[in-house]
Parts: sequence; C-alpha cells; structure tokens
Amino acid sequence: MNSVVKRDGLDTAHGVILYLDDVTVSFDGFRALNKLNLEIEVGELRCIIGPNGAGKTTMMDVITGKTRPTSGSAYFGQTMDLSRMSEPEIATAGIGRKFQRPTVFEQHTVFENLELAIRMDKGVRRTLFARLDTAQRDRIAGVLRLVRLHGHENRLAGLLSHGQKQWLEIGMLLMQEPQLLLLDEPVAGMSDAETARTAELLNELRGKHSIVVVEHDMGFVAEIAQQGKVTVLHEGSVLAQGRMDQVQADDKVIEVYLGR
Ligand SMILES: Nc1ncnc2c1ncn2[C@@H]1O[C@H](COP(=O)(O)OP(=O)(O)OP(=O)(O)O)[C@@H](O)[C@H]1O
Repeated sequence: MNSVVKRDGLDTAHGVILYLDDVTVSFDGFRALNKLNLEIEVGELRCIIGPNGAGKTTMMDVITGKTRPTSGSAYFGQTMDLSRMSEPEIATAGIGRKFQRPTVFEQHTVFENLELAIRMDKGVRRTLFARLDTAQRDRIAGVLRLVRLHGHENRLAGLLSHGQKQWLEIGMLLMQEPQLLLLDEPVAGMSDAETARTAELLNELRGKHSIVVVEHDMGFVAEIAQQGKVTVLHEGSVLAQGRMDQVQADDKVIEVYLGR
C-alpha cells in the first residue's frame, strides 16, 4: 500500500486513511452505532453490507460530519479528528460523498456539471470567472471517458438515464480529486447493464482512490470486492469481516442477512 503524506496535512504515513475507534451514536438512548471499529487502508476499495437499520448511513454521516459520535473517535489519516470538523471542512480535506439519489444540475449540460465541480474545488475558486485552462479541459475529458459519458458532454443532465446521472455525479466528485470516496448504494435503481458498467468503473478506480461502498446488491458487491475485505454491519457494529466468500459462508451473516 502507498504510505504518503497527502494534501492539506492528510497524514497517511501508516497506510491507513480512515479510523473509526469504538464509535457509538445514540439517538435518545437507541444505539444506531455501537462501539463500531473500522480501518480503511490507502487505496483500498471496501464494501460495507448489512441489513436495513444496521447503521450504514449513520456511519457515513459520522465520517462526513453530519452526525457527531456520542463517544469514540473518527480520524481521517493519522491526525484529522473528524468529530471536531464541520461538514465543509471535511469535504475540503478530501472526503467526497455520493448520496443514493443523484443530485446533478439537471438544467446544465454534462460538461457544465463537471466544469461546475472543478470550480467548486477550493484550489481554483479564484478563477471562478476565468476560462478553463488546457489541464482542466484534459481532466474533464479524462473523467468523461472514465464515467462512460464521452460523447454525451453537450446533453442536458436532466435528459440522462438514471444510471448516467449516477455516473455523472461520481464524475463530479472525481473532479475534486477526493482522497476518500464514499458511495451510498451506487447501483440502486440501475438496470443490469448499468450495474455491470458501474462495477467496471469502480474496478478502474481501484487503487487510485480509497473507496467505501455501501450496497445491498450482492452480485455487484462480489464483482467489485474481488479479493478485498467486505465488512458486515449489524446493530451498529461489525458482525463479520473478510473476503466475500468468507462472509458469505459465515453462519452469523447468513442468519441475520443473507439467508433471509
Ligand atoms: N436521526 C435519527 N433519530 C433516531 N433514530 C435514527 C436516526 N437516524 C437513524 N436512526 C436509526 O438508527 C438505525 C440505523 O439507521 P441507518 O439508517 O444508519 O441504517 P442503514 O444500515 O443505513 O439502513 P438501510 O440499509 O435501511 O439504509 C435505524 O434503526 C434508524 O431507525
């Protein structure tokens, strides 16, 4: 794994990009997360699965600063304490999140959506009204190819299929070059063909970004997990963790999730 110190003080010298240590989130006494421990390595693609109500969304909310842990700690790299940072600070530090429903700018073209994303990146804020330079245009062209929207750049985003909107939103996140990418049910509502292409896309991103994917579609998870770790959440903590074939054969996992 890479061991590097990245932008804005993100220190991944120990090869770990995200640590959740005994994180508990209580809502009026109910523990949506219950002493959750999780460690994501730099460049890892981690899949998180688990039944409804297991705490997957709450975990994402803690990582992005939307929800504060009641106890425990959450660190981005070695030194950034996520529990003390605001949502915009966490986004600027390099954690990008894609929610389940696409939120692209429907009245703008595909290209304009990516252009807006590049301009939202704090590093280029000063050039809000300037023309894109060649390097920025090249980056947009690269992302268009990656997210399978090459040739669609002049279409209005509102006219894209559901799957294409999801890819565009992933592209918008990539324009901001996140260190950690969080994807919440990226293939929900997609056709089988779109799901297969999304798996290809994530396999191309593997190793270039650290990625956490929450998903219920087990076929898709098997495609992208490959030999990597899958984490099964249940009642706010880790029920099992290991390769996909290992968690699929785990009796506890079959009982609470897969076997139902
Ligand atoms: N703001 C809140 N107030 C009270 N309870 C909450 C709140 N947010 C979540 N919960 C509860 O916490 C538990 C975990 O919810 P969460 O949405 O994190 O689960 P999930 O694993 O994402 O489920 P799903 O697969 O259905 O999206 C659920 O029982 C939910 O009802």
